[in-house]
Amino acid sequence: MTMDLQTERCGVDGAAAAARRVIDALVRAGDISGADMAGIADRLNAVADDLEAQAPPLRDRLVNMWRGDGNTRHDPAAGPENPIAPPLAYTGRPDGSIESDVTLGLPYQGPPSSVHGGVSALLLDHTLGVANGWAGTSGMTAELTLRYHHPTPLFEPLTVTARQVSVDGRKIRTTGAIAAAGRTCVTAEGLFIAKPLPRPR
Ligand SMILES: CCCCCCCCCCCCCCCC(=O)SCCNC(=O)CCNC(=O)[C@H](O)C(C)(C)COP(=O)(O)OP(=O)(O)OC[C@H]1O[C@@H](n2cnc3c(N)ncnc32)[C@H](O)[C@@H]1OP(=O)(O)O
Repeated sequence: MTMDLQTERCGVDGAAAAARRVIDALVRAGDISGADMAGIADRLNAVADDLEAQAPPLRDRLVNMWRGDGNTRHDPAAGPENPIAPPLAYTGRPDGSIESDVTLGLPYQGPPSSVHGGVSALLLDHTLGVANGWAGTSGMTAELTLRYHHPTPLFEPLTVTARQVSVDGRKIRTTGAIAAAGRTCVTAEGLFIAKPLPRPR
């Protein structure tokens, strides 16, 4: 049996998805498009003005972000309410592994038509962290070693996987990979140290 590791949906997800679409469309259009970029900037700034005027105090928002004890909703890899997250959606498996299928577009480009290596590192760091949560022992990333075997393609389905390998006292070792069409593009080995930071309350 598998388990969907997503948390409850709420209103900001739809706006975040729209913002994600805007980012993708902007990068896609660029200055060689016929779009009225000055007018678009004015409209986007008007949206930001509206949001900033209605935002709660930062501390209240931080407390709100860290409510509950499970998966986060705001992080830059899997957070459905964060427009810079693709976002990854995980399935946890009974063998202790987790998996996410994702296709990345132009905002995540590094080499031509390929995923930026730092983006791969972000996705793997977070996925290893979620695998630790799935296994029941979490920690802070102390070391993350990546090996880039092949360019990771944009515009094609990717599978991001991770699994906790061992827990030795406070030291947690976790591995993961990104694959495209069955070919491993990036592998990761992480050392995590169990040391929870207090959540804002
Ligand atoms: C059902 C639902 C499930 C899903 C539920 C999901 C939950 C939601 C998941 C969110 C997933 C987020 C995943 C993102 C994860 C980040 O992004 S974390 C952010 C990036 N990392 C950091 O900022 C860490 C910064 N560093 C630190 O805070 C501290 O250095 C550390 C790493 C906590 C260690 O500090 P410390 O506790 O003072 O450690 P210390 O006592 O000095 O050392 C303990 C041991 O670890 C060793 N060690 C410490 N640091 C290192 C190092 N860098 N290298 C090697 N060894 C080290 C020491 O040598 C020592 O070893 P021993 O002497 O015991 O053999």
